[in-house]
Amino acid sequence: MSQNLLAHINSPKDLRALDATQLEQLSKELREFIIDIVATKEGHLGASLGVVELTIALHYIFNTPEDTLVWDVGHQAYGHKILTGRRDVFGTNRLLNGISGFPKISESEYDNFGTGHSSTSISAVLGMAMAATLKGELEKHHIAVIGDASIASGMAFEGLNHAGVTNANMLVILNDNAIGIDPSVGALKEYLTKVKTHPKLAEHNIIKSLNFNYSGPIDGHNLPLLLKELTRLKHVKGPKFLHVITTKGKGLKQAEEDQVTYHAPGKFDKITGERIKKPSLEPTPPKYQDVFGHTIVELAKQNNKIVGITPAMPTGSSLKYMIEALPDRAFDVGIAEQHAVTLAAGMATQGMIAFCNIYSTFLQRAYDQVIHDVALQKLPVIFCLDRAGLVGRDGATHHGVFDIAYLKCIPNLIIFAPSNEVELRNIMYTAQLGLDNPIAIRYPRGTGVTINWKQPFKKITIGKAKEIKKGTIIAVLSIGTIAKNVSLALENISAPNKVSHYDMRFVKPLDEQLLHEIFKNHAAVITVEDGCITGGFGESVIAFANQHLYTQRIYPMGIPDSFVEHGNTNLLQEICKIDVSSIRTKIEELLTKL
Ligand SMILES: Cc1ncc(C[n+]2csc(CCOP(=O)(O)OP(=O)(O)O)c2C)c(N)n1
Ligand SMILES: CC(=O)[C@@H](O)[C@H](O)COP(=O)(O)O
Ligand SMILES: [Mg+2]
Repeated sequence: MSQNLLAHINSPKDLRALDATQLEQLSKELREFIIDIVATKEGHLGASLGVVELTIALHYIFNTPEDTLVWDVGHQAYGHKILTGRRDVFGTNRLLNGISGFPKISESEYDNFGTGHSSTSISAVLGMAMAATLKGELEKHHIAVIGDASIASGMAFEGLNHAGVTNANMLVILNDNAIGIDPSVGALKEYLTKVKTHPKLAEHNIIKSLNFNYSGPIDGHNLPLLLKELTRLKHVKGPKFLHVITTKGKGLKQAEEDQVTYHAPGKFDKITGERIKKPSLEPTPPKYQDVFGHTIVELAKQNNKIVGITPAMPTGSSLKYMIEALPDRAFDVGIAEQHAVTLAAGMATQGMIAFCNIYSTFLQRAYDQVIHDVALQKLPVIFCLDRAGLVGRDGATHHGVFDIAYLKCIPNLIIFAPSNEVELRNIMYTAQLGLDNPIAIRYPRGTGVTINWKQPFKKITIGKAKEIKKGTIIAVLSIGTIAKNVSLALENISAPNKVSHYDMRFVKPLDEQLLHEIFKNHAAVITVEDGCITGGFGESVIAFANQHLYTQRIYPMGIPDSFVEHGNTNLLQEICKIDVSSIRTKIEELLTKL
């Protein structure tokens, strides 16, 4: 198909110059364009395909960017980016120095609010609408587009609850495709399903009770209907709510049929839709998430007190294996990190052994629950923090680089970072044997290093680090899987006998006995972590040295005090100077001085 219309749209002004009858054709072109690029460059697919018509209709009817538009999560905003002046750079999406995979204020005037973590759009748009009222900008419209999984989150409810007692000129559009990354869960989802078949139910609903002017449900792929309804709503003052039904992955057969996989399918054939899997002749190490997923099933089959909890990430965390094997003891609670943590705490009070698996970046949202509901009461919840460290192309919103810093100040909490798959298994095994304290186990996105990872369980002594290599002058202390970079750096070092390497394992409690030995026997110490330096593991080592009056220089290597952008993880490690070569250079530099 020729790209006649899309090729001439450099901003929504060009879009608004089209005749409404041309928009159907434009939606075909936009869908094809998204598929073309994502097929080779990868990224989130299904969500953007599902909102093609809605995206066009919104920019056609409203006067963006003066009318503000916020995409919740933002993974569905590819069409928005393409129509708002980023068509020609869309091939750089999520690549280093390219455009972000999420809306970002600094990237475009059309990205009125940065997103990435879900359920923020209603509060943000309410803030914009209230500010407009205060500034006397009474004609401005403010729109939030939020998915059915994201609206079930506490933060979204908080925004709706507040908005309902204001006269804010805002429109919340519920993009209901009945799925998040995995199928949506919960009572609200059941209600939304019923409304589709029994629209009469919508006459009295929770949204109306919250004082919103509710309309819908309407077919979100029907452009004329969307245009008509948005035009009508433009003239309704106060908080409005439009319920739109769409199909995730619309327009690509496989993406419609396998919506979970095609949320972010990796490379695929743009014509057939088939995913392109990398051929692998050699056995490869597993993903850390799968080590977690299979190990919890193994342990839970032996220990009936074990339960598993995930806030909306059963596939991403691989808790899905437990949900399949032991459905009564594994729970997807929806996008509800705060609830997930306190639910785990409640279970722990009753003697259950709760594994609460949350991506490191999303646990930020449940910080108070970790402190107030878990640590303060010393409840032995087992937090498994997946996607710790740099996550790559999702970028600044998703890097799990703050967890060590934000967790290590919490009393009672044990913090462990496995250096490989076997360590992850063994700490999970150790934790379920029964701990007196809560524990956070952090591990990264992607694959590990051990092909034969399914080894018999061994108990880990809490607070005990491991010597990997003994040397005489410099000690390198690593925490977590970044140990691999240190080991590789040490492979070609000029004076291997002079450098020790320790896998410290525990950020808290630190192995103080070993630290004393290290400081007594080395002239300098390097710490390496894939978390932020500020407040990180290295600072704990510096504090230890100060406290015990050791005077050696300590060189912390980690994520500098700035937000790290998106890009391939190896490149980001280079930028943050925690890659193999930077570590080797640092060691060599010190060797020449000492
Ligand atoms: C706070 C938070 N938790 C989890 C996620 C991971 N996540 C990203 S998209 C998504 C599902 C969103 O579903 P929905 O709102 O229905 O939008 P759709 O993908 O269907 O368009 C989840 C769980 C997130 N981005 N933010
Ligand atoms: C948009 C979002 O938050 C998720 O889709 C996230 O990108 C998933 O990350 P993983 O690919 O690491 O599971
Ligand atoms: Mg959805």
